[in-house]
Amino acid sequence: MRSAYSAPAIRAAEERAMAEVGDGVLMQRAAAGLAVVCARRLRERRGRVSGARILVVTGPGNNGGDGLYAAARLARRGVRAYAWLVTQQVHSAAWRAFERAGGRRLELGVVLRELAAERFDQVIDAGFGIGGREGVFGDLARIARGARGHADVVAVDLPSGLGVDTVRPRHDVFTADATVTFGARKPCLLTDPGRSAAGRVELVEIGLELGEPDLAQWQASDLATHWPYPHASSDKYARGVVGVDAGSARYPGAAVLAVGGAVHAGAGMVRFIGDEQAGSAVVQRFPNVVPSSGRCQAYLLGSGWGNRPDARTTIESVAATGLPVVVDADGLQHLPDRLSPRFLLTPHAGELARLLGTERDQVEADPVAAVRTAAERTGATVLLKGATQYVAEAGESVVRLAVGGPAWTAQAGSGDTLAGVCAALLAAGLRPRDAALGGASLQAVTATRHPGPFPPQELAEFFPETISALEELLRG
Ligand SMILES: NC(=O)C1=CN([C@@H]2O[C@H](COP(=O)(O)OP(=O)(O)OC[C@H]3O[C@@H](n4cnc5c(N)ncnc54)[C@H](OP(=O)(O)O)[C@@H]3O)[C@@H](O)[C@H]2O)[C@@H](O)CC1
Ligand SMILES: [K+]
Repeated sequence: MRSAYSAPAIRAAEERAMAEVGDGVLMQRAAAGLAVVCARRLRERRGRVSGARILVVTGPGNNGGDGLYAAARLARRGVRAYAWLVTQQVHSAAWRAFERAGGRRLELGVVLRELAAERFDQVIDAGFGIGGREGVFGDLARIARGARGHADVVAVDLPSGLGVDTVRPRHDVFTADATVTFGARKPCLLTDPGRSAAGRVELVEIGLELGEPDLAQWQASDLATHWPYPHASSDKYARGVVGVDAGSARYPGAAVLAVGGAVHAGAGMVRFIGDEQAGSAVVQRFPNVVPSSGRCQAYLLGSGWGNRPDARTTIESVAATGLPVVVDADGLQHLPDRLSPRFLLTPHAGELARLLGTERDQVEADPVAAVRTAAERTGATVLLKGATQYVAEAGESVVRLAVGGPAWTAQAGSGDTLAGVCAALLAAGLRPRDAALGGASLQAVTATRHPGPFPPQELAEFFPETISALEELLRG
């Protein structure tokens, strides 16, 4: 699990640490860690550190200070270090250390020419960190563009221009090959699109003591730990029986995709209890599916329903069984007011906006708040699907993220498959939160292992292979 903390939490932890160890110590720890990563990357790229040329894009605050102190350390190892100042202001002690180590200041024209000629081995983006405002503009934006693809770009704490806690940059940002972040990961580094701007994220410990994170992201190892692998003695009920009411005469494909998700995720048995026409399509594709109702351990409702007059009563009658249930897509518009925590809702941004009575833009601008609010209001667990997949539970402030996957998995039909996987996991006994994270992470890990694009039904066919690889990972 990887945790991320918001700017106020980090500021507070920094203040506590500074009161203990004194001013300046944290910055030296940060700069030392940054220099180690920069040196390692230089060595990997050019065989040695000495003789490399680096540029520190230096902002007016402590982020600039980190970059200058790190460059001074590198200069003492034979690196030729240059700085360009974003404003006339600079961290004065760090600047003195930089100059003493042989660092030199360059003007904009020289910097742009040398970037274009690929004369810098590395550009350290020490413009702005957690004190930054969103976006890079003017000369800084020209340098950010000039550096992209022309040098190894290492961002200090976070790429300049990203909002620490906001996930959707509305302006240009620095694009880094790697980000060296201090004390704790920041929310923008775990969520898209910031995640893509940050490149490989390396965490340098500087001795901050932090409490509960704001975000916690599953890694493949968490998926491996939580997956309900079948045992030799598992019968169909131990592996879980899923009742699927998905699809309609108009959208039979949704039923096939949802059932496919459950089947390939290893459900013990799938009962199809939905529309008759959709059911024929399902049985044709999956003869192992039982087309009648009976004992189930979890349900999936809503994917591909379209407009269905009995939507509300269907959801209510399933709710009355007291069993866990995934409600997806069209079912989300017909929810009872208050749901039990056994409900798992799987909206995309547009569906979540409708659920909250707001606009899609607003959900996309602050998905963490949106998913948290939806869980609180409904009482259910909510999985917000998209490039980054968020899971919130009622009464729990930490929002969890699934393993990050490649962008191509965001395609029509992948939500139906995902809902099927989640239902299979509920039936196997996982709590809704882990079923949501497990389903979304399985799709992401599978897509990373089998670079597509594939249509969702083909990706699902690789699930069993991913699951056995996870089991092996667990055995070590
Ligand atoms: N605190 C600690 O213990 C430690 C902190 N550490 C490091 O410090 C970083 C935080 O430092 P920081 O607070 O000085 O803020 P920083 O990100 O350097 O920028 C602030 C300055 O930039 C300005 N500014 C912002 N955006 C702008 C824009 N778009 N265009 C122009 N100006 C803009 C802003 O101006 P203002 O918004 O106030 O007008 C302000 O003057 C943190 O990320 C980590 O790297 C580590 O050393 C570990 C110990
Ligand atoms: K930065």
